[in-house]
Amino acid sequence: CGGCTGTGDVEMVRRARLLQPRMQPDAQPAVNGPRGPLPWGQITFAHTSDTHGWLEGHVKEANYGADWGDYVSFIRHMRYKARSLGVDFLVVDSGDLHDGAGITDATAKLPGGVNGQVGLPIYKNLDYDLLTIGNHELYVADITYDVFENFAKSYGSKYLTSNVQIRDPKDNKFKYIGKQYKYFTTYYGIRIMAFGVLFDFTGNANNSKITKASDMVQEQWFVDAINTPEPVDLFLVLGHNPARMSGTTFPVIREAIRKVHPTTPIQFFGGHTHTRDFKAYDNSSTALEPGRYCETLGWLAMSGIKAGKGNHTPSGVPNPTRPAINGTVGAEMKYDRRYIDWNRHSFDYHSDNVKTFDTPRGNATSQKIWEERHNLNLTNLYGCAPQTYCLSCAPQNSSLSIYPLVQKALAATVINPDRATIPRMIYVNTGGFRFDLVKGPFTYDDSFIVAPFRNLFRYIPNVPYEYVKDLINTLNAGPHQKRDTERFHETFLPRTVDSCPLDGMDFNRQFTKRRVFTRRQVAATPGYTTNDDFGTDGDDTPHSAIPYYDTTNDVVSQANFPADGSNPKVVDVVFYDFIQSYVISGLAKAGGKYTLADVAPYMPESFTSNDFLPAYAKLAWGKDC
Ligand SMILES: Nc1nc2c(ncn2[C@@H]2O[C@H](COP(=O)(O)O)[C@@H](O)[C@H]2O)c(=O)[nH]1
Ligand SMILES: [Zn+2]
Ligand SMILES: [Zn+2]
Repeated sequence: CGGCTGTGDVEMVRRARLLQPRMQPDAQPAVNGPRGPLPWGQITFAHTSDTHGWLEGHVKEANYGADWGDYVSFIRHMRYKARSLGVDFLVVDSGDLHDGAGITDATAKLPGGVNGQVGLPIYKNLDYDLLTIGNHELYVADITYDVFENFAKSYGSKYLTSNVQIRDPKDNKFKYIGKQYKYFTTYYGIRIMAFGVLFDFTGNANNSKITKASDMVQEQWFVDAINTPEPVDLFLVLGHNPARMSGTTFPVIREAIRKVHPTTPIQFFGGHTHTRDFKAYDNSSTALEPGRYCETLGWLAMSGIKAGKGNHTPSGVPNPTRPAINGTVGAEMKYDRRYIDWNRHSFDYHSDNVKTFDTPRGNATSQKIWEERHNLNLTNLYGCAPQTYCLSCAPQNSSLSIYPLVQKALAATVINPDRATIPRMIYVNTGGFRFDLVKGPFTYDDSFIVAPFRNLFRYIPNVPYEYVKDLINTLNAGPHQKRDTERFHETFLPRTVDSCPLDGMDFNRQFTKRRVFTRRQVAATPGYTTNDDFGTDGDDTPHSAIPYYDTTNDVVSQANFPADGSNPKVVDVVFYDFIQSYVISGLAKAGGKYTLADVAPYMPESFTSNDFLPAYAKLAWGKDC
C-alpha cells in the first residue's frame, strides 16, 4: 500500500472501525483451533505473566491477535461459566508489565515521563484476583514509584509483594509495594493463604529493595502467616519466579511451608523465563508458567481440596484427573493445565461461542488501546522491513537472524560526528532485543517491541586494538548479562500483514478485531510445542515446532576500519551503558586498565538503544510496504 501518510486522526480511526467491512471468508487467516474444551476443577485459574505491555495483542500475528479488551471480555465469560459449573475461579498475574511495547514504554520519552503512563490504567480494566510484581517494574525508579502509587494501591490487598519494598519519598521509609500476604475465603469456601515472591533480583533501582527468599521465610511475619491459627486449605504463591529453571526460589518457599504443612496443597504461579511450563514438586504442590507477551493464557484446574462447597466434578466439561506425580495411585489432589493461544478464536471457542463475545468493558478497553496508540503515534511508519529478522529461529550469523541487521544498523547510525573518522567497535547485549523484527511496516510501536530499553551509548576513546581484538569472546564467555535463567524460546511465526498502518489506524488490526474465525482444519502452524511434567498435550492449539538457536551474551559491530583490511592501532570502544561494567572488566582481562572515569557519552542522551533501528529504517528502507 502506498497510503501511509501518518496524518490520521482519532475521529477517522473511530469511523473506520465502525465502517470496516467484515472480512471476506477467503481472507480469513488460517488459524488451527483449540484441541477441545478446557478442564475445570474444584478451583480453576487463568494465569498471565510477562505480558510486557502487549496490550494491543500481536497485530502482525493472527495467532496471537487478541487485545486486552478481548481478554477482559473472555474473563467475564469465564467467571459466568465458573458460577454455572459451581466451581471457584481466580485470575492471577505474575508481573513484568513494562518493557516490550509502545503503549507502556513510549510515555517515558515524553515530557510527563513515566507519570504520563497510559499502559497501566488499561491493564486495570481487568479485575485480577491476585497479582504481583516483576523485575521490569523495578529497573527504573519512576516506574517503581508509579506502580506503588497508582497501580498497586488500586488493587489493594490483591497486589502481593512479600519481599519487595520501595523507599516512599513522602517519608523516606521503606514500605512494601503491595501486601505481604492475603488470607481469604473463596466463593465456595476454600480458605487460602497467598504470597507474592519475586526471585532474588539484584538489578533494581536504588529506590527499592528485595529480600532474598531464604531470608524472607525466616522473618517473623512470614513464620506467623504460615503458622496462622486460621484454617488454610490451600497456599497460593504467585511469583515472578521460574517454575523450574535456575534462579527460582519457589523451592525455598515450598520447603518452609512444608515444614509446617506437610500435605496442604501449595499452588505456585510463576514467570520470568517467558516459557510455557508446568512443574510438579510433590502430589500436592505444582507450578505453572504461562509464557509471555500476550501469546499465551495459562490455565490450571485442580480438585481434591478437602474444603468448601465447590463442585469437585463439574459436569459437561473435562475434569482434572491426573495426580501431580505421574503414576501415583490414590493421590487426593488431581490436576490439569492448558496453554491457550491468545487469539479471539480461542477465547470465543472457550466461551462456548457465546452470542455476543465483546462485553461493554472489553470493547471500551479495546477502544482505549487504539486511541492511546494513536495519541502516542505508535503506528507512525519508519520504513518497510524487507524480511523478518528473528531472535532465535536461525543461527546468530544467519541472514534470517536479527543480529547481522543489528550490526549493520549500529555501524550506519551510531556515529559521533566529532569522531566519525575514528575506527569504532560497538558492543550491545542480545538481552536488549526482545522480539523478532517482522517483515512489513516497522513502526514507532515496533521500535519498543524489538528494542524497548533506552540505554545510552557510551565509550572509551582510543583503546589500543590489542586490548579489544578478543573482547567479544571475553564478554561472551563471561557471566549472563541476560536473564538470570536459561534463555526462553522465542517464536518465529508466519505473520499476516494485510495492510500498512496509517498513523493511529491499523487496518490490519481491524481485520483481526472483526475476524470471525471458522474452525477450519489446517496444517498445524508453527508455534509453541511445550513438553512439561504432564507431557506434550498442554498446548491448547497444536503447532509444529519452531527452530531455536541460543544467542551469545553480546554482539559487536565495527565501523571505519581500514579499507585494506589491516587492524587499526586504536579504536573507540562504544557500548550500552547497561553492559559498561562487563566491558571494563573485559578490557582489564586483556591488560587494558580502564575505570568509569575513562567512560564518556558517545551519542546524545536523546539517541538511545531504542533509537538506532528506527534511524536505520529511515535510512535504508522505503515506505511503500
Ligand atoms: N540492553 C538492556 N537489556 C536489558 C535491560 N534491562 C533488562 N535487560 C535484559 O532483559 C533481561 C530480563 O528480561 P526478563 O523479561 O526476562 O525479566 C535481562 O537479563 C537483560 O538481558 C536494559 O536496560 N538494557
Ligand atoms: Zn519478562
Ligand atoms: Zn522478568
